[in-house]
Amino acid sequence: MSKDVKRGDRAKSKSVRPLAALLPYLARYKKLVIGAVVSLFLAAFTTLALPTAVRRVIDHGFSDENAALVNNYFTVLLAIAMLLAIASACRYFFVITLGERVVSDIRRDVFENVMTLSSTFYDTAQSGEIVSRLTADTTQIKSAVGATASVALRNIILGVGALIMMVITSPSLAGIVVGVIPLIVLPLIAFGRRVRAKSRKAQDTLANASAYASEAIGAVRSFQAFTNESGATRHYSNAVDTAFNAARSAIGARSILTAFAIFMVFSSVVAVLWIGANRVLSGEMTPGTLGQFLLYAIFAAGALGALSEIWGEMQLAAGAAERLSELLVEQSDIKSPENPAPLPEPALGTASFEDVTFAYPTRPQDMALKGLSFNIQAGESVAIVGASGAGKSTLFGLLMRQYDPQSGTIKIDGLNVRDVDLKQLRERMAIVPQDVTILSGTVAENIAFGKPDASMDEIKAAAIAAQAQSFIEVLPEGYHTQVGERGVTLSGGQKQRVAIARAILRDAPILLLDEATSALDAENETLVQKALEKLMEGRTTLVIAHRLATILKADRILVMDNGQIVESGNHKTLSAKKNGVYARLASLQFNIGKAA
Ligand SMILES: Nc1ncnc2c1ncn2[C@@H]1O[C@H](COP(=O)(O)OP(=O)(O)OP(=O)(O)O)[C@@H](O)[C@H]1O
Repeated sequence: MSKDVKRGDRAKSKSVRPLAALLPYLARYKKLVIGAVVSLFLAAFTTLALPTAVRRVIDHGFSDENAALVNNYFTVLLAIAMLLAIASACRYFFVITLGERVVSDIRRDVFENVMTLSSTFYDTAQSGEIVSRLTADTTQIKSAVGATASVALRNIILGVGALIMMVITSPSLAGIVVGVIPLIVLPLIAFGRRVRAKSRKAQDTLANASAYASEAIGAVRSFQAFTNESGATRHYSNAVDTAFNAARSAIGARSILTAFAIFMVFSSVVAVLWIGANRVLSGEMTPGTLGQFLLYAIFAAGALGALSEIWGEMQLAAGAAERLSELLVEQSDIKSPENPAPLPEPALGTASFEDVTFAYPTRPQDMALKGLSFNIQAGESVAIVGASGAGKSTLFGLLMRQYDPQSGTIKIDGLNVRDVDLKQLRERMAIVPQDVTILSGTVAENIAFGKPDASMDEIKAAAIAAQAQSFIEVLPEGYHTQVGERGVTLSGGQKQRVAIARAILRDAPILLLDEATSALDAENETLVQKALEKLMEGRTTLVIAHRLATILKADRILVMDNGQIVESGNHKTLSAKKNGVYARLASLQFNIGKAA
């Protein structure tokens, strides 16, 4: 995995080579590219034709004997202007459309890929950084592919064309100009590098500020609850100030660069004019030729100036392309095998761990599971209990293959989870997690999360079974009520019931319940418990339980401590064990003394 993505660094690019990553995207839209290039050339050539026409007007147009020709010259000038206008409009259309097209494709591809990345990636990646790449970096590319590349190409054509025309018009004057070019270009390149370094710093600091903003806005209620709004504002304004200072420094450097470029270019033009004027006075050159040469010199100088600016933009875009490429090539460490083994149909609903040892990639020294072994029979309901941090949720994560263990084997329906198709494997399970994920959208959409093609009737049936119908019905628009970002308009218990309905609708052979009823009041809990019991019928259920009622109903209890299964049995046998982990846990946590 790329360290840059993980650490959230913004890779520093010095060359424009990463822009090559855009070529496959451009290749998809050959017609647009051809349209853009043709109109670019047309616009450049018509621009180059203008000075020739101007010379003819100056040298011949103002004399009486050629009065008839004057009209012709001006007509030609007008025609050239019209051609230039049409070519420029086409260039704009093709080039900008191409930029938009390419960027939407890149956005989609990057998003598609990051959605497949594993928990290992997300343990360290900053979501704000990824979103910033999807927005800011793609925008940078859009301007590169759209405006910048076309301006660059136009100026290269124009610059080279103007230089050639200068040589044709007056080889000796052109010689002087060509000799002066390195004097202008070399300092510009050197200084341009510094400007770019500063611009890059400005962009990086802005990305940091944005990442913080997205995190803080997402957690605004917590900030308010802890009356820490001013702390957040201070943090953000510091980040913005840093970004501003970096930007100001870049702007300052760029202003000096611009002044230098303009002065050098114009003083060279003045020098050419000076020498040229002397030649006209001595009769070596016609005024029209000088005028034509001068126009070409201005074109060439303008093209050179534009290119020096554009180079910086291209490098920024190259940095953006590099960062996006990292996300595009990033591979999940959890993948389906090339030839997945077929899972038995119909599903059996068995699960087993064989001597599984696992440490989270971010904490390789810290074993979350140590030589874990157990067998779950089809249709069995197993409660997993243990102190906080014992490794219960980790066990669920491994079953769903969010991570792979360092050693040992995990099997579902008798097959190693590494040997089967990841999607099929996960389809065998439905989870009600500790942190319910509700997305902005309607209640119905949230229930159908694990089965997007579910009909309204199915959604309602699932909601009824999860005891969610009663609260959904009284929402302003029932099932079509928007729940807000992360379900902010729902209570904890309501979110939990939506999550249960979601699991019911998924109708998977193995149910994973992670304290599924912890946020419910006693009355609703009893109701939901009933719903869950019904759901559990004929299914294999693993339930991380913190409540006695759940534990009592389980066929078996696995007691976890410090990443290991230390006891296994039923409530009666386990609570009778003197100094047993369960007995101690139960007496503390469930008030077993009174309940049993
Ligand atoms: N993504 C992660 N990266 C690194 N360590 C983790 C990660 N998730 C959990 N851990 C660590 O792994 C250990 C087991 O955590 P786990 O979430 O499985 O505990 P648990 O038994 O489910 O606890 P609880 O009852 O509090 O939910 C803990 O020490 C925890 O800090």
